[in-house]
Amino acid sequence: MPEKVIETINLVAGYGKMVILHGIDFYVYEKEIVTIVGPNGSGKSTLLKAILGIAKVISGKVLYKGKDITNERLDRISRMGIGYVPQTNNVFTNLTVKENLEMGAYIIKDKNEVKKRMEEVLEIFPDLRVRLNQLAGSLSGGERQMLAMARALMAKPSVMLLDEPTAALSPKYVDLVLNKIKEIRDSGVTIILVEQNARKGLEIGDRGYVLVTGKVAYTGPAREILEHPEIGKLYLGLKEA
Ligand SMILES: Nc1ncnc2c1ncn2[C@@H]1O[C@H](COP(=O)(O)OP(=O)(O)OP(=O)(O)O)[C@@H](O)[C@H]1O
Repeated sequence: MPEKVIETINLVAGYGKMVILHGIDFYVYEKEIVTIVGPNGSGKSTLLKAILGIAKVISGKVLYKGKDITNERLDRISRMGIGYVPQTNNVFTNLTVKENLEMGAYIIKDKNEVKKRMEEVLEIFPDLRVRLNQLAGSLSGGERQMLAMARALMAKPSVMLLDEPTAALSPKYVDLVLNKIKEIRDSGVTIILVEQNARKGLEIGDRGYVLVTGKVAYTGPAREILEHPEIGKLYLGLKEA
């Protein structure tokens, strides 16, 4: 059996006293892309945040490679190899592209190692190379999203959690970003993807979870969710293909 990189067991989580997730069982196998979809406010981002120790886990467990990381601090979680690309404020706009990438590698102490890593990451994101000295704030929305993913990759994560990476992007960039996510997975990184564009998100996913009001309404192979006669219509705004 492949290894479960992240697993949540009967996860109840929220903010303060407000419960948002009501008993989520979730897992991702090594090198899978798992896509989390569902209506607005269903708790998709909160699931990522609960895994990362940003939202509060009230009961249940979060495991990373079998180790209990429930309510662990975010900085410890990133050092363990869990990367996160938040939906907004995911780059430092007043720093250059290069500086952003260097910041992403803050856990790597050896400067030569950082340089080597930057070369590897720029191979996946060649378009960033010509912009290394440009301020991140001057990038287009799509370029900024690429930088946010590249920055997260700098720390050599074994799993990456991406929160709606295609939100507010033009159609051209939506496909580009999703293709990059596939490429990142093919380079050996496990992916948990929260995506508001259910069809496109599921098309690149191996398995999917449909969250509805903080519960798993459906889970299975991504293709099965796409082709399901009811689920797509009920919860995802999908019409028949
Ligand atoms: N920091 C917070 N404090 C209190 N409530 C929050 C916080 N963040 C989110 N919520 C609430 O938690 C619920 C779930 O939000 P969440 O962002 O997880 O949903 P989502 O499925 O990712 O939705 P969307 O697709 O709209 O981003 C919402 O009702 C939201 O208002």
